[in-house]
Amino acid sequence: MESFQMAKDNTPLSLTQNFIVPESNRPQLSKVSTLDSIPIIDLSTPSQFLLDKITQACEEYGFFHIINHGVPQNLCKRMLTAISDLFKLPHQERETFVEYAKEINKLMGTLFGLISQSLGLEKNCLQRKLGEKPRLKAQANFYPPCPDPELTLGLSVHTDLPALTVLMQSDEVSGLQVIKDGKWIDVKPVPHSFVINLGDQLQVLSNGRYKSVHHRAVTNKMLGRISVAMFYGPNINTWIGPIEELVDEEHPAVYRRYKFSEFLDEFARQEGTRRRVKEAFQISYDHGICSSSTP
Ligand SMILES: O=C(O)CCC(=O)C(=O)O
Ligand SMILES: [Fe+2]
Repeated sequence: MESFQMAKDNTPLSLTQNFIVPESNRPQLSKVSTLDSIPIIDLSTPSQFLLDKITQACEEYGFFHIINHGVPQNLCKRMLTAISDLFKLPHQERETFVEYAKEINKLMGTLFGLISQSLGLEKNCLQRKLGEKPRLKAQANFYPPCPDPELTLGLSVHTDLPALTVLMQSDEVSGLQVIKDGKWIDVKPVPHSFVINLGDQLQVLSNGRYKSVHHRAVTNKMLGRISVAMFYGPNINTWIGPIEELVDEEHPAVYRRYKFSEFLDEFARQEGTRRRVKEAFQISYDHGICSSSTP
C-alpha cells in the first residue's frame, strides 16, 4: 500500500488521508527530548563493568545501543542495501539474508548470556527458558519522507511481543523514539551499532524487573529511513512465566505462567484497542486473594 502520492522525482506530494492519525495519537514532535538518549554499551569492556552497565540500561531504559558487537560492518552495510533494494525489486538477495540471520542469532546468544548474568542467573538461563526451537523473525521497515510528520506515525506506539530485538537502522536518519520517564526520547543513530530492546516475554521472565518499553517510529520531511528488526521469541508451545530464582516473598510472581500461544491469542483478541497484553496475565494480590486477571 502506498502511503504517499509520489511526484516523478520521488518527492512526496501529500499524505493520503488514511495515514493521518487522530489528534490524540499524533507525535507532538516538538515535545520530544533530544537531550537524553539511550545508553551506548561497548561489548568489548571487561565483564563486571559490562554487566553493571547492562543491568542499569535494562532497568532504566529497556533499550540500549551496542558497539563492538562483532557483526562485520560490511555485512551490515550489505544488509541495509539488500533491504533497500528489496523495497524496489521483487527479487530477494537470499544469501545476505541468511548470512545476516546467522550472525544476529549468534549475537543474540551473547546478549541473552549477558542479560541472564545481569539478573544474577546462569548464563544460559534465559535461552533455556525460551525453549529449544525459538522463533527468529525479521522485519524490514521503510519509512518514506513525509510531507507532514506531525500528522502521522511511521510505526505506532507499541512494545515488542517476543523476548529480544536487535535493530539496525540507517546511519543518517533518526526516527525511533522511546518512552523514558513519561517522555519521548529520540534514539539518534550511533554508527555501527545495533539498538537492543527487551520484549514482552523478557519482562515476564524477569518478573517485571526488566521492562519491555513502549516505542514508536516517526517520519521526517526530507529523507526516507530504513530499519531492520530481528526478533527472538519462544515457539507457540513454550511455557513462559517468571523465572523461579526471581520470585520470593519480597518479589511475588507478577505474572502467571502461560503457553506462548495463549499470549498470541490475547494479542489478536486486543486488535484495534490500545493493547495491554501482558496485563492480562498479571496476578492480582488485592485483599490477600491471589487471582489471575485473565477473564
Ligand atoms: O524503525 C524503527 O526504528 C522501529 C522498528 C520497530 O520498533 C519494530 O520493528 O518493532
Ligand atoms: Fe518495535
